[in-house]
Amino acid sequence: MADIIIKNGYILTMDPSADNIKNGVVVIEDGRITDVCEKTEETADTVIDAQGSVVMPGFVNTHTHAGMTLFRGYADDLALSDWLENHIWPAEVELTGSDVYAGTRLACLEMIKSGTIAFADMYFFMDEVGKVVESSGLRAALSYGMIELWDEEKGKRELKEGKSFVNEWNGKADGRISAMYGPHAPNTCSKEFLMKVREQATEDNAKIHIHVLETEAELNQMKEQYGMCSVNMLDSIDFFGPDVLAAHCIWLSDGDMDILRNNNVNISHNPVSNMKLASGIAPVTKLLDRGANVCLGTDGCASNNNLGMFEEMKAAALLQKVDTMDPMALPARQVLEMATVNGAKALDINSGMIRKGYNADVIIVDMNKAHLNPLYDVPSHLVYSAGSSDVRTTIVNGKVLMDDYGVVCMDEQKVIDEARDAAADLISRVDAKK
Ligand SMILES: N[C@@H](CCSC[C@H]1O[C@@H](n2cnc3c(=O)[nH]cnc32)[C@H](O)[C@@H]1O)C(=O)O
Ligand SMILES: [Zn+2]
Repeated sequence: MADIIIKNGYILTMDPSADNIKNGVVVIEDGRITDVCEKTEETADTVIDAQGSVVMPGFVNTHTHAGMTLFRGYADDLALSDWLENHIWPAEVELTGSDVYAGTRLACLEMIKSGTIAFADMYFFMDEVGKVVESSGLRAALSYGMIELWDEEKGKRELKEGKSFVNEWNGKADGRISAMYGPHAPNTCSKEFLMKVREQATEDNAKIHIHVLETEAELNQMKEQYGMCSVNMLDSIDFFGPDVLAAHCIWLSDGDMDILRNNNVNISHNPVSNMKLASGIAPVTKLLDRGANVCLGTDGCASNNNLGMFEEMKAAALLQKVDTMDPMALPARQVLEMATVNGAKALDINSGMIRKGYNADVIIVDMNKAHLNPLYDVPSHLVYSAGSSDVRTTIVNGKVLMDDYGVVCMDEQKVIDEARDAAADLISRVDAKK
């Protein structure tokens, strides 16, 4: 007997070797997808009727700072440097482990409700984040964000903290959690520090998550400091590889794109944050044309201001079209790939497709809605019309985290109340210091 059978749904496999199934069945056992077919004789403990819905791989959000939900709407309409240096960083000084716990719980709740099955995070108090991910049932690639600022002592402390997190958490929660090194960016970490991180990551068999060329200011600073841009500098120290997840990658030259592609670097595109902070437009179409693995992230809630991947997909598609003045650029199907298949590849997880043997990381999207009818093309609706609140069911590792809009893995109201209280208390501490 199987654990779960999902029947009567439109199966959007995202599997290049398999067709979608108009009225199909997905069978789940021991955390894996064991069958994808038109009909089955199997029985299961749980049978989910997906009539009128799309059954598809859940989303992979490849760049977040989950705990920043507490800063949702706190400081808007500012440029990145002003926003970080004058608003966010002074407020983050007051953050405690329990704040990050509460903020990350809220983030996980939001992600489960909007169909995200895995996320890549970079923040502080990562033990708290690890605990939340472990109990929530989600998957995550977590990193302690290291900022060195050319201060050798700070660098030592940061690397020590990063390393102890990697050593404790890599592979935990039955493999649902992987731990990465998180050097913040080439303009907040020195070349020497980045070399040490690269060496340590290789030694510990851990991946690396870093911001790269998010702003023109970073590009200018790098040229002044090293006489070359961040990508060339990182390439000169052999930093890149398929184990690197580089967020943003906006200010790239054609040569930089070749370097990222040739080194199989995973690139997290975060269009909403990039537009909100007016950081620029990443050359996603050119990167994809080169065969680079471009995936999709929301960035933190203070620069988005939510963690919804439907909105992110639509923004990605529209932004490339207007940037290239080509309405055929980044079509719906390709954006869906970024949000599922490519994200799973970046985090090195066997998810992102509805395929036999893959992780049972499956969502069900309710299409019986006014804004989703009539239905000609499923990818089109998912990218251009659907929203976070259309996700009915979220399954991760074969466990139902939300079914028929009801979150079963946590007490939704309690999570919201606790985050609201933590935020109010945090901001009153920040204000008291002003
Ligand atoms: N250990 C570090 C913390 C780094 S966590 C990662 C950092 O990235 C910041 N952050 C959030 N969004 C962005 C962004 O879009 N670009 C650059 N940094 C960001 C976030 O506020 C947080 O300070 C320290 O002692 O300061
Ligand atoms: Zn970021």
